[in-house]
Amino acid sequence: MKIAVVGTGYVGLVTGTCFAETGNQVTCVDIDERKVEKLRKGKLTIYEPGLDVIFDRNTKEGRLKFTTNLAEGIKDAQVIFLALPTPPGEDGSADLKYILGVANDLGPLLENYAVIIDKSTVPVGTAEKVRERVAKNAKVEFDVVSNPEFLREGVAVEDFMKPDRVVIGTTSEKAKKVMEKLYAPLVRQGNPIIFMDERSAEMTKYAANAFLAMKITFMNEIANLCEKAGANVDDIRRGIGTDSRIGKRFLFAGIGYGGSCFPKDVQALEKTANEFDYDFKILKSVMKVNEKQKTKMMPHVKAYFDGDLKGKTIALWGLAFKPHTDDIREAPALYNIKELRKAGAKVVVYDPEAMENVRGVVGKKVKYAKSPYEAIEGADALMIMTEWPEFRTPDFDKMEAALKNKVIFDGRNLYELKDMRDLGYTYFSVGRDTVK
Ligand SMILES: NC(=O)C1=CN([C@@H]2O[C@H](COP(=O)(O)OP(=O)(O)OC[C@H]3O[C@@H](n4cnc5c(N)ncnc54)[C@H](O)[C@@H]3O)[C@@H](O)[C@H]2O)C=CC1
Ligand SMILES: O=C(O)[C@H]1O[C@H](OP(=O)(O)OP(=O)(O)OC[C@H]2O[C@@H](n3ccc(=O)[nH]c3=O)[C@H](O)[C@@H]2O)[C@H](O)[C@@H](O)[C@@H]1O
Repeated sequence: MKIAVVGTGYVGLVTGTCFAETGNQVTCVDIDERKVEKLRKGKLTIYEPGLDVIFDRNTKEGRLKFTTNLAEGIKDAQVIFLALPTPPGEDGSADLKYILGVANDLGPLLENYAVIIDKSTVPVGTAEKVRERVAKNAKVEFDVVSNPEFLREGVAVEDFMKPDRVVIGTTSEKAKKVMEKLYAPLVRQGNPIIFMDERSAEMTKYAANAFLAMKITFMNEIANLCEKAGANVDDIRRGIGTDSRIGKRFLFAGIGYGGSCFPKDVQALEKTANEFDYDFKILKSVMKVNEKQKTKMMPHVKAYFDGDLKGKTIALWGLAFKPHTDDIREAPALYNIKELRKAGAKVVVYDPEAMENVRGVVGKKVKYAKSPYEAIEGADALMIMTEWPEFRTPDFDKMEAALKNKVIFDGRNLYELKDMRDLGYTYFSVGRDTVK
């Protein structure tokens, strides 16, 4: 099948590369000339495990191409994915200017029947708006389908190639057949394609993200209560996760959810509720709790140093909003850097993949270390912000030699409490210990 993907970011590049891998002819379109230039030279623009191998194969074998020209990109395409940004607008609702802008341009460029697919996360009713915009100038028949994406960064290729389910919103039989053919290689193991109307598919995406954000937030509140009540959130996670109605995943307490999607999508769903005159109270609480959770270690840090962080050096392990990605959008680490600097502390940071992105945002306000041990050399304390595997089993002898004080503020519960006590550390984690 000939496919065009408009927007070549995290979702567009993974979508394009994976569909090239399943034998399609894919052209990715992006307005960012530098991005397209780099991709054309065979260099990836994002860090995503496993993407490099299939990207290399499909560009070399000519199934995956890149352009900045929309007309060239969509020529003869049977399906056109819109994988464009939907950032929060001024009031927090999803800004559709990128999607509707491209929809305006598409009409006159269509030469044959095509299925236009909203891959971006868009509010209920967007497929209808896209249809109207395209229809204004289109001379040929077309369909607009909602096909939200559920991949996670860091495991995007695996999630895309083996999705738990594929959700497709359409009432057109013709579009349904095209979509079934396109996704057939990804649902061979019996994982379903779930068909529904466009509005339900759009809402499904927000419901999934909001539910997961709520699940994490619930555990963070349980963890906060555990600290007061003398219970251990790890035991509670195991105790409830084994109930198949609850499930084991997304129950890890920590310093809040970040990333480009949960924060903006919870907010956007709440705004959609407002539009329909519905007061979505749970979502409001989720946002409020998560905001506070991100810097929940700060009071402990301040208390440990008797309220005075001036001149203290605090090392941060982990900057990305989660492991296996270089993405720092809404990363809890950024909020902690800000708070630490406000309190007068010097900050040294280390992350295996996200250092360049942080340099772009924070610049010279922090020091960048080349290794986790360089970051803690002479530091007064260590804070852990992201659960990268390499932080899980550190060389504790090296750690002890480097740190000025044996104190760790662990926002991701990486170590066993007993081990840390045996090693003589003052060890703060989330929800596992009574905290006064
Ligand atoms: N990042 C993720 O893990 C996931 C994101 N989503 C959703 O997918 C959508 C895209 O997200 P990302 O890929 O993360 O965004 P991104 O910001 O990484 O990529 C968007 C790309 O679109 C390009 N673009 C902007 N205007 C354009 C135009 N007029 N023509 C062509 N290209 C244009 C940008 O240059 C950029 O490369 C959003 O709605 C997001 O909520 C859904 C599931 C997962
Ligand atoms: O719409 C999106 O963009 C995507 O958003 C999330 O994916 P992603 O943001 O890449 O990452 P997650 O693995 O979901 O983690 C999000 C945040 O939750 C935090 N988290 C996750 C799980 C957990 O148990 N506890 C917890 O604090 C992570 O540290 C991270 O900050 C969803 O999981 C994807 O299904 C969805 O497609």
